[in-house]
Amino acid sequence: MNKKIAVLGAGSWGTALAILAARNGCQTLLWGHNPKHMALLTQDHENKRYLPGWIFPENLTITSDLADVSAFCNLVLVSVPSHAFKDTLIKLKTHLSNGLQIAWATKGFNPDNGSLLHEVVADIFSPQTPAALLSGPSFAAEVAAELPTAITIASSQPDFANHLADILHSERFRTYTNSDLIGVEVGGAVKNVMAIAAGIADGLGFGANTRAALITRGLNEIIRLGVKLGGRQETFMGLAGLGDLILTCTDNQSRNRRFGLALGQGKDTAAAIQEIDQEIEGISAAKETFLLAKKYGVDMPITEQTYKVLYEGLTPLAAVQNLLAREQKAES
Ligand SMILES: NC(=O)C1=CN([C@@H]2O[C@H](COP(=O)(O)OP(=O)(O)OC[C@H]3O[C@@H](n4cnc5c(N)ncnc54)[C@H](OP(=O)(O)O)[C@@H]3O)[C@@H](O)[C@H]2O)C=CC1
Ligand SMILES: O=C(CO)COP(=O)(O)O
Repeated sequence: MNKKIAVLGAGSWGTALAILAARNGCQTLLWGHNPKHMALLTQDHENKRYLPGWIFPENLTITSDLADVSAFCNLVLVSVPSHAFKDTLIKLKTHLSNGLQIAWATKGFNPDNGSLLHEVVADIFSPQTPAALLSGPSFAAEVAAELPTAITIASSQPDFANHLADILHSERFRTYTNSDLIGVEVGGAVKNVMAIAAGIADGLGFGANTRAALITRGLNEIIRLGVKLGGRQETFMGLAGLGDLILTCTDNQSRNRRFGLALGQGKDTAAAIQEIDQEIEGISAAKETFLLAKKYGVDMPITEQTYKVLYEGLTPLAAVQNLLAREQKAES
């Protein structure tokens, strides 16, 4: 296979995706913004020193120079955190614009104004640029360790979605395609807010009933917002909706869930962030989702209470009590 892909973002997810693509026989370049970190990673790769479960294939190369990306290929998979998404694309554009095909695995909104990431791509490049989003229930460490995983690749350009699916698909990594880019984006961004809420409930000592209620009502909120923004209802019942919601609300590999757990157990936000020491996308997504819900008049009580815990000093217990004190209503 003479295929090439550049993965931008050398955190856990970008690294796992680069390993996956390279393992599938694709010439892969992994870019990270931190030259020191990338130099260490290069040294470890040359000396075949790997963390258990994170073995780099030989056709995976490493750089901290974005200029190397344009010399390498025009297919880029961005996996930086959402707060770095726009800036990374702006920098990329100075090196590569013509013929660019861009995919991303970032889960979140544009923190500047709550816009969806496909809108950022269209603004910086053009609405015609082939664009796709990879999302779904996929902890990086499990993908790196080749545990069976299934994800969704969403794009309004089916040829591009199929091309990307082909590069990443393997016996241990199933790729489904979906034309509902907006639904997949909203599902991936807002499930992080629900994972924080589920963590808070578990941290407070509530049980399985509470968790199941939060997941189900959380899904309802995601659907209400997602459909309002132009997503399709059925998308939210798939891998990038319910699938990822279940994963991150129930398993402690989720940083968002662990962050919520720490808050529920009485830690303050700063201490909880320090303890996790990785990206917790749900913190900014709680604010962006709350503002979008207000803007579009969508009822999102779990999001609202999570926002108030994170940004207005509401205690986790009071947030749960507020949810329980809501008036009785028909299920919808
Ligand atoms: N981990 C997972 O299992 C999954 C993650 N995702 C999504 O992938 C995205 C990335 O998360 P993940 O890899 O897990 O995060 P990590 O916390 O593992 O790593 C974050 C990475 O981003 C880098 N970074 C920070 N600031 C910038 C910047 N300004 N420009 C470029 N790179 C930067 C960090 O580098 P440094 O530390 O050197 O500053 C670090 O390498 C998130 O949107 C997340 O929701 C999606 C599915 C699964
Ligand atoms: O999105 C993820 C898995 O699909 C990772 O979730 P966390 O960011 O909560 O760890």
